[in-house]
Amino acid sequence: MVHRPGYVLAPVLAFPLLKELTVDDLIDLLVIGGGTAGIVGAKTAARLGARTVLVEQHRTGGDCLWTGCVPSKTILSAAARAAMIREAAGIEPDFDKVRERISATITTIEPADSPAALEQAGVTVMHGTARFVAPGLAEISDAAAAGMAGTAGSIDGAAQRIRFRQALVVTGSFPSVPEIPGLEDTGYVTSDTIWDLTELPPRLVVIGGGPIACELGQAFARLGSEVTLLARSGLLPREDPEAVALVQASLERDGVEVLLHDQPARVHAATDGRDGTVSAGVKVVTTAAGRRLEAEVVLIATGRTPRTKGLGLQRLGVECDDAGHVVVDATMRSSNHSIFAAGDVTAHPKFTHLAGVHASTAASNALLGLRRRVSSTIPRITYTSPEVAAVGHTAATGPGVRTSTVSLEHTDRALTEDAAEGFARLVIGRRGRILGGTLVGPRAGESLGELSLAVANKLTTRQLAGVTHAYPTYNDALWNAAVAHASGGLDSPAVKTATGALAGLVRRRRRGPKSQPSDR
Ligand SMILES: Cc1cc2nc3c(=O)[nH]c(=O)nc-3n(C[C@H](O)[C@H](O)[C@H](O)COP(=O)(O)OP(=O)(O)OC[C@H]3O[C@@H](n4cnc5c(N)ncnc54)[C@H](O)[C@@H]3O)c2cc1C
Ligand SMILES: NC(=O)c1ccc[n+]([C@@H]2O[C@H](COP(=O)([O-])OP(=O)(O)OC[C@H]3O[C@@H](n4cnc5c(N)ncnc54)[C@H](O)[C@@H]3O)[C@@H](O)[C@H]2O)c1
Repeated sequence: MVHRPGYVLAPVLAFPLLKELTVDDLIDLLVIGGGTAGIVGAKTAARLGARTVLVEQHRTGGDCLWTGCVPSKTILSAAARAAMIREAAGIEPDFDKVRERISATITTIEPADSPAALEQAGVTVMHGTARFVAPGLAEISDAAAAGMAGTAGSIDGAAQRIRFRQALVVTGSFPSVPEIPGLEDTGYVTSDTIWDLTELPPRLVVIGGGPIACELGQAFARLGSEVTLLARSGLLPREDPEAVALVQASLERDGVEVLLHDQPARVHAATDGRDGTVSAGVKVVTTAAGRRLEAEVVLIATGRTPRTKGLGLQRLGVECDDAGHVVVDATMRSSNHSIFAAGDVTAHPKFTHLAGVHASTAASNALLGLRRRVSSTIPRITYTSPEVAAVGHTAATGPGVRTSTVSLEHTDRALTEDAAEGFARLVIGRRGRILGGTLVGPRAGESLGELSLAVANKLTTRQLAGVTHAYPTYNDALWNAAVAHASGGLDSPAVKTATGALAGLVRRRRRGPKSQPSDR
């Protein structure tokens, strides 16, 4: 992906470059997994001059490229366009065209994440499944390699061993599927398999209320499916409640039935009622509260499970938490000091940008012996319409913490585009320090970079207010929230007394001392 090399540090030739790698070589960094974290971690290591081998069992690019960010953002864009066309011309979208657009986007981005691109960056790529067998030793089953001199893939099904100084575990996560009676027999899709649907489901039940459920629920509703979203929590539990209310209202306007604080109790195949024969492909979800939901497709979007089983981590003393995540410290090092981890396999929030940044930090810490800590400023965006973008604190908790909110109803760009639903809310600490905030509206995510910069650099509302912003932009909402706070400070009694006294002093200076005769 084009943005990923940005995470890679400037080249420092800390290790001798190896022209050709053989199995007898001791490599500097073994990277297990070729998703975002693996790609960025391996490229960082190769740029440092380290002998780096990346092992991928399926396809490089990982979730983000094949089943995550890229297809989901593409389908959201196609669905938004489809909804506009339906409204303007009454034309229904062609699902085949939508599928073609998704694969075209993946095909365009894929070369940047390919084994060839990694090889070009100096990484040796192996195809196979890796596991640790002893300290400093990993086994790659069904191995096949590009760039491994006359070794791997030569013996069918044989495992290959590889000696390493340090390793980076970046094996990602997979969809968690709750145990619901009847679900396995009746069938369901997850964010891994929904992309294989060849027809738009007339009815879709989405189980879950997180970003996957909201994004895909809205996309399929806009494409024409009748969608019911069922979550045992509220929607987007981590987000500002006012932002969530806007997302829920928008989903409902798109025709999504939102059922919250309820969950599936069982699933079975529908019968046609008279002779008990099974209706082709129709599933019935009965909820704990007793609702009966029928759909051709059930999407499970109830969180993720880290992929650590069978990796041999225990053998190396690598601690995992109860959910299976590799436990890492702030430098991304595990309880075994030669093993680092990053991305979805850790308990950090599951975002591509975080996977990339953390893997880069892990690789440079491992290879250069640094103790660089990862930042706690973590931006996130849910790409529904309206978008919800947030970073740092999103609520005023604690003494002296306040919020400043500007509605898009007072933001001219939003008014010119007839899209005034949303707001910018800053959370502000003592002396006007920006602690975080939430931006909601069209392209809210595009303004999040500025807010993240402010939070990460401990900027104040006065500093943000002091920067001229071009007019009209959606960004004006964020800017005006800072201006409102910074100038609101001027209204406080203490500041009024001080500025009054200062103004008096300036007037007196201009007039000169009282004893002097006036010029007039
Ligand atoms: C539908 C959806 C939408 C998303 N949208 C966004 C978004 O808009 N923005 C965002 O920031 N994030 C988004 N995410 C999250 C993002 O996709 C993940 O956080 C990111 O892909 C994690 O990258 P990773 O490298 O840790 O793991 P992965 O991408 O899962 O890569 C892990 C790789 O390791 C390989 N592997 C596993 N075990 C082994 C082994 N033993 N040997 C060899 N190889 C192995 C796997 O085959 C896989 O390729 C989305 C996720 C989903 C599911
Ligand atoms: N825009 C983005 O950055 C983006 C988009 C999609 C996914 N992601 C990442 O992928 C990860 C997974 O997303 P997700 O939406 O699957 O998970 P999530 O963990 O964010 O949300 C899971 C949801 O499922 C609900 N749930 C769990 N079990 C349930 C059950 N049995 N019945 C009904 N509801 C149930 C929970 O209440 C919650 O609402 C997220 O952590 C996120 O970081 C990011």
